[in-house]
Amino acid sequence: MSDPKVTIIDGKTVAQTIRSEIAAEVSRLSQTYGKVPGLAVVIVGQRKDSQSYVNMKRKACAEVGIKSLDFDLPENVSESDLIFKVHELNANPDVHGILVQLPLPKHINEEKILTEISLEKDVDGFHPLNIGKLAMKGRDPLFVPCTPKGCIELLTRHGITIKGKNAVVVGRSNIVGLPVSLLLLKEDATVTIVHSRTKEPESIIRNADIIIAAAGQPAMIKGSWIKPGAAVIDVGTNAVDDPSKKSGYRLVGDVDFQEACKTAGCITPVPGGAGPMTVAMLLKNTLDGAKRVIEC
Ligand SMILES: Nc1nc(=O)c2c([nH]1)NC[C@@H]1CN(c3ccc(C(=O)N[C@@H](CCC(=O)O)C(=O)O)cc3)C=[N+]21
Repeated sequence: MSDPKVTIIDGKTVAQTIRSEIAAEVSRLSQTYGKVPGLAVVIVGQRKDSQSYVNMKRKACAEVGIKSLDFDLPENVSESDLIFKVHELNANPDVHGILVQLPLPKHINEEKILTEISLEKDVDGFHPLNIGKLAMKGRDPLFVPCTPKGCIELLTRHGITIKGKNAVVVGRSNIVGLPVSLLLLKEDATVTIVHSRTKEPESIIRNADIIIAAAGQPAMIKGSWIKPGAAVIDVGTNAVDDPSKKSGYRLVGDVDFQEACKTAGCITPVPGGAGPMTVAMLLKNTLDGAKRVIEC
């Protein structure tokens, strides 16, 4: 049994609230200017997980009135053809955001592609210049990466103060661990990053008021590592075999949820925590990008 005092942070509900806010703004833009925000979603190859994420994003766009332009390119598309497509989208005035689903096939240099996306349409916030600005004091990127932005939004919408807190980020990936660390730093937290080469991660994590788990290791963070009352945002979406499910698998986070509920002050579940917020923030970034163009 979980401690009755723990608050479960319901990302699905928060994401739904944000989606309604976005839908209202989209409808206002369309009534005032006769224009709707457009998101180009580019997927290369047939990876099942990528297809399912991309379908979720396209459905979410439809729900809030954002026009999604879909491009499904074959696995063997050349790097130069993909760059050509990106340039075409950069020049398309109906497109306010460009998302190239990652990972890309091995023969394509991801960083090269991300660098070709126009800064003004980089709704993933993965362009090296946007990441660089995220890292600089007193500077702001045009777009903040979606999952990190969703984590901060979950904390602030639950009244959790970030300023002055000890925040520990577990994982250092380009798409979550590193940018969420930079964002927490911008919010005046004291930030420590724990990774695969960290000595005694438990003792560092035990000191955290805020834990962002983004290691991609199922249930690696044990209940006993969590400081009583800590806020825990679990970004892990690990598929583990489960023969009792129709799909044959279930999703688990990086945190041992059952045990963590006994000590954490609040915690996000997986699924239904950070995942839905990622999609909501993508819609928000697309709306913001469109507003910069349409309302200028
Ligand atoms: N260019 C690019 N941008 C991305 O933002 C990006 C990407 N590539 N590649 C893959 C990762 C992964 N990602 C997720 C989005 C939503 C959920 C999500 O909504 N998850 C649901 C569950 C979904 C399910 O049931 O399968 C949840 O946690 O409740 C998870 C993961 C975005 N990514």
